Amino acid sequence: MASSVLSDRSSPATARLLPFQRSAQSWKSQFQRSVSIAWKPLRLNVIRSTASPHRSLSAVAPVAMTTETSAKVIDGKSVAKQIKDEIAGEIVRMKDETGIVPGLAVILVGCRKDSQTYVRNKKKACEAVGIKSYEANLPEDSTEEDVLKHITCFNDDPSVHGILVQLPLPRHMNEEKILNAVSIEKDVDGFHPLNIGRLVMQGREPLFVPCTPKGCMELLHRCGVEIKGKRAVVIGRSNIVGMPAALLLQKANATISMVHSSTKNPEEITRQADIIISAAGVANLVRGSWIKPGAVVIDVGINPVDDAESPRGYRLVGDVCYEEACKVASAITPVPGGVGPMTIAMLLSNTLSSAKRIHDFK
Ligand SMILES: Nc1nc(=O)c2c([nH]1)NC[C@@H]1CN(c3ccc(C(=O)N[C@@H](CCC(=O)O)C(=O)O)cc3)C=[N+]21
Repeated sequence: MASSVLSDRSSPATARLLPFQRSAQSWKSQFQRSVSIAWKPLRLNVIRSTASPHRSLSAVAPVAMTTETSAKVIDGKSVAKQIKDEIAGEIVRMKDETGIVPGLAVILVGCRKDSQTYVRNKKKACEAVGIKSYEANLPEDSTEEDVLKHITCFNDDPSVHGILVQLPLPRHMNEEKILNAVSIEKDVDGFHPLNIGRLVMQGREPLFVPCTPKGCMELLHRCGVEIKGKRAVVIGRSNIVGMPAALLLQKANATISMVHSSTKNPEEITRQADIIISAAGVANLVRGSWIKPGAVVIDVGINPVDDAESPRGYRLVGDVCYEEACKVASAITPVPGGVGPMTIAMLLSNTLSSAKRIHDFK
């Protein structure tokens, strides 16, 4: 579990296009299959300091007194672009002053189409901001030792500042053992247990925060959403999205609840939230009736649903029934174009912070 993304794009046929009622059992099996996205934390001062919390959401959407109300769409793609521009500027400054270029190594095992697409997109994103990218493509039937050897090699390579092992790994591999092998100083995914452990504890700071949850928080910050004292509900409890997202919200002084596949009354609990982060990997799980009028909705789900009209034969939808949510929420992230691009921006940010930390560049 705890690997793939928000969704398993390799099986679009299993996804549903229309909202539906599901039993706890079916929800559970969906959860287990689809789990996570990857998120990393940003340690990038430049991002925080140049953030623009002036665009307050409260000023934008007076919220659903009528069904005509339409939520503000949070444009993750454009926020990610802004962040990438900031990162590119920092990389130029670092190179000019030290000659050092940040490097990111990605290890891909097997030939899942979705993983190949993600890796290709990460590589492109690296090139666009000036990060040097390194890639190890290993066959599906590689041994754990093969993967560990590559990790050791990147751990020891001074031109590599970040290492990402693309998830999910083939079933025969022990994910825990492999993720543990990544040097904590280069763990730009933030999946190393030491980084997660520090995220859990008061007064400790992880070196890296997982990219997807970090991207969600960055969107909330940059849209001027106040978190302190608010009620937040996270749907899904994966290692790479749901759990760290809840921890980050709590760190930001929200009161959190987690809804998962065994929750008896998910709708009732979710409806109490001022902020919803959904990372269940279930298309159209969150209906309009689950959302408190005026809530802010961050939809992490990336679920393929069959679509004969699309060139790929499927299209991507989130966990949230978008049309319904738009009538109730004050702001919402679309899918695609919401959290996805932010995940990649956070990965670049983590890689830059890593290079800065390793070389003590301020
Ligand atoms: N070690 C590891 N780290 C990860 O960060 C990681 C991973 N494994 N495994 C897979 C998931 C998934 N993930 C996404 C990143 C960007 C988009 C993204 O940019 N999506 C576009 C849509 C792209 C399209 O249309 O195909 C969007 O939402 O707008 C999606 C998903 C990172 N993951």
